[in-house]
Amino acid sequence: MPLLGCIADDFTGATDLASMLVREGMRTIQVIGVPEAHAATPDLADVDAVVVALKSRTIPVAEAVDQSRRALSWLRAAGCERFFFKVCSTFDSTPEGNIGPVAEALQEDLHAGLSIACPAFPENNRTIVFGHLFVGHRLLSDSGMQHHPLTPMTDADLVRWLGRQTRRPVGLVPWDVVARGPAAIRSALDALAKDGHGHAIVDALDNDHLRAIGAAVAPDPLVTGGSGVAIGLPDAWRAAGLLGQRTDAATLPRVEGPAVVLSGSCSTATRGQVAWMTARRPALALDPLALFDDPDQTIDATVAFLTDHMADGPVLVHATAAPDAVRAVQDRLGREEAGALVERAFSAIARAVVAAGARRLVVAGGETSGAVVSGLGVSALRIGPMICPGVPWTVADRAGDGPPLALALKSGNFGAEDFFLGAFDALDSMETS
Ligand SMILES: Nc1ncnc2c1ncn2[C@@H]1O[C@H](COP(=O)(O)OP(=O)(O)OP(=O)(O)O)[C@@H](O)[C@H]1O
Ligand SMILES: O=C(O)[C@@H](O)C(=O)CO
Repeated sequence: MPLLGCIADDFTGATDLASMLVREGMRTIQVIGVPEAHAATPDLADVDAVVVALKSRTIPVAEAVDQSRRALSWLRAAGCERFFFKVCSTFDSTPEGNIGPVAEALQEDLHAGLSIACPAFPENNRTIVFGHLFVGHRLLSDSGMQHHPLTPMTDADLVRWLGRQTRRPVGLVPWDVVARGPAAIRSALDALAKDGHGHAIVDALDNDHLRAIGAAVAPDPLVTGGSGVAIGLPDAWRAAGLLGQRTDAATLPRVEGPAVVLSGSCSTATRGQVAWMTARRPALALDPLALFDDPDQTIDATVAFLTDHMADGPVLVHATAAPDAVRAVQDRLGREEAGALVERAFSAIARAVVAAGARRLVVAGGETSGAVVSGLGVSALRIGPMICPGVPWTVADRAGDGPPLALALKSGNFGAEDFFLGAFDALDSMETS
């Protein structure tokens, strides 16, 4: 019976969290969307954690709340006793939501008091100091995230930003309290709750801080955060007798065959990775305006390009563009329609290249991954070893009995410059089952 039920607001975030839990010795499965009542229920007998991957980060608030509540009730019915709402380590959201409204709905359903919100992920250079989120040495709002196509992050003060999304006040546990350890953190949280706060941003600069936070909040029903804050929870639950011994991460079956990279992320790290791969391998830029003018022809030409090259090594198709180019497209089509148009195209392209024999896919971008994984009819992902912090290889369970399909879903800002080709090298050298 699983102890931990997780609700992730996008698909790359879900694999990121699942990968961290596996690294901390929890047997973890990821399901795509809330399983329907009539669908085959995944076997949870030997599982410690279940991650439900939603695509709820940028949908209307009411829909995000509704989907998250349905995920929660499915996880509760599956026996979970602790819950984790996985949000982006760059806190991707708008002044309306969806982090605050979803966190408050989950609190309400769980009859939970104050819960923490901590997107810190020091292994990926996200730290929080006095409530301000840094990406590397830059404030979030000066890190490139202020140009995000869907959720421009223009304020690094998370207490203020989350406060705009919530009904109940947001407090802060600063790093000097966190550094004093779990008891100090717990008493700071209790004091904030007593003062009527519903949420607390918790500072963290390194993994020791995250482990102390994990120990402090292990009894709480709900934690909201990035995958970083999850690393402290499993050991704390083991110490409390709630969780069994560590289990080694499952290996994946060997997957061979044509390799394709699809990138719909315009984040700074992805832009560098696309430029790096374009200099080395066949690559095609997808033009959203051409897609708008003639979607069928543009998609057919893109699929033909991929299938012509994919037998000879990894090949790239991307819509990745600089902020000015993205803005020009959005001015013409509208922000949401531009995003949805590109996502629909990647979904169709992925279906076509897999039908044509592609077996190994790297997808960059959370929304893009959501579109691709849904388009491919994937119901669950088996989590394998990490390629880099936050990005594991996975093998997809799909309707029907096709050959295995390996997927790596890369968050926009994760990974070094050579990530795309490095991912396939990592897959080739991986121990297999
Ligand atoms: N050239 C473009 N013009 C306008 N919109 C684009 C363009 N290229 C991609 N998009 C859209 O931008 C959005 C990028 O979001 P996505 O979540 O895929 O990437 P990301 O935010 O970098 O990744 P993550 O959420 O993992 O950090 C998608 O909706 C995508 O369709
Ligand atoms: O936390 C992160 O940065 C990622 O897992 C993610 O959610 C990107 O979409």
